[in-house]
Amino acid sequence: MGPSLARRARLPGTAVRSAAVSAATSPETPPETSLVPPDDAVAPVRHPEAPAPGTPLGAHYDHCFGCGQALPHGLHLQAHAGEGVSVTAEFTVKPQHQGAPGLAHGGVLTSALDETLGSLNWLMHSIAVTGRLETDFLLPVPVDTVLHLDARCTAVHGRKIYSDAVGRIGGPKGPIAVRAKAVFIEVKVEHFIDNGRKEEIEAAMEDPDQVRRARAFEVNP
Ligand SMILES: CCCCCCCCCCCCCCCC(=O)SCCNC(=O)CCNC(=O)[C@H](O)C(C)(C)COP(=O)(O)OP(=O)(O)OC[C@H]1O[C@@H](n2cnc3c(N)ncnc32)[C@H](O)[C@@H]1OP(=O)(O)O
Repeated sequence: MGPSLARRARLPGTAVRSAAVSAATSPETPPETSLVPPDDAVAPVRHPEAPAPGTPLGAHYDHCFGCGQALPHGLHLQAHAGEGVSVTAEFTVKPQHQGAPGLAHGGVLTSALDETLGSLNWLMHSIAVTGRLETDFLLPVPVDTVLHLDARCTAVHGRKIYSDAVGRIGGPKGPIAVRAKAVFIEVKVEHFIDNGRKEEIEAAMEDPDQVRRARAFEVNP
């Protein structure tokens, strides 16, 4: 048997090379927003009608890849309200989530973090989309593993919502396998109506519960 890929001698000319990277930005590439809240950011406020700690949050949209139940290949992530502006969630890695043999794909793990972080916004009755999300992958996550996610909102600045999350394996107190920091940007319902594909938007607008919930969240006390 030949040496493993990791131990195989590097072929001539295959060393990783790096090129100078320009930090310049243009109107098409606005500067990155820092994941650290500015000094005048304020503490997040839990909405008075947010579900009690321990309550399952349910899916915000049945066809959501993260939390929807209608997609057989989705993550089927189940989030629960926590104390303050925090949530916990669980996601079981399935064979359809593999990257390397028997291991979760990193993008799928990032999706689980994104979904968990996104569900924090519901506790503030805020509709928001991910603006920036940065993930650290600390341990490989095998298929069949339950990822125990824990997320909290740390600060709010204007429409920007800052939050972070960790995902543990081997139990809710197990080692951290993944962690992320994110900035979500608050939007109006029109963000979805104006940008979503027509057939899905029309179907969503025919669902009175979906529209009522989204519109109610636009009027914060
Ligand atoms: C009937 C229908 C029912 C609908 C029912 C709804 C269901 C509820 C679904 C929820 C769904 C969640 C699902 C999971 C979470 C996703 O995965 S969301 C999907 C992934 N994310 C996206 O698609 C977002 C794509 N980006 C955009 O649409 C736009 O760039 C944004 C984010 C809306 C911002 O655009 P904008 O409103 O023009 O923002 P702008 O005024 O330029 O900036 C506002 C502030 O945000 C900052 N900012 C802007 N963009 C960014 C960025 N990318 N990164 C960091 N900071 C940024 C700016 O610097 C600015 O900061 P300040 O100057 O105020 O300090």
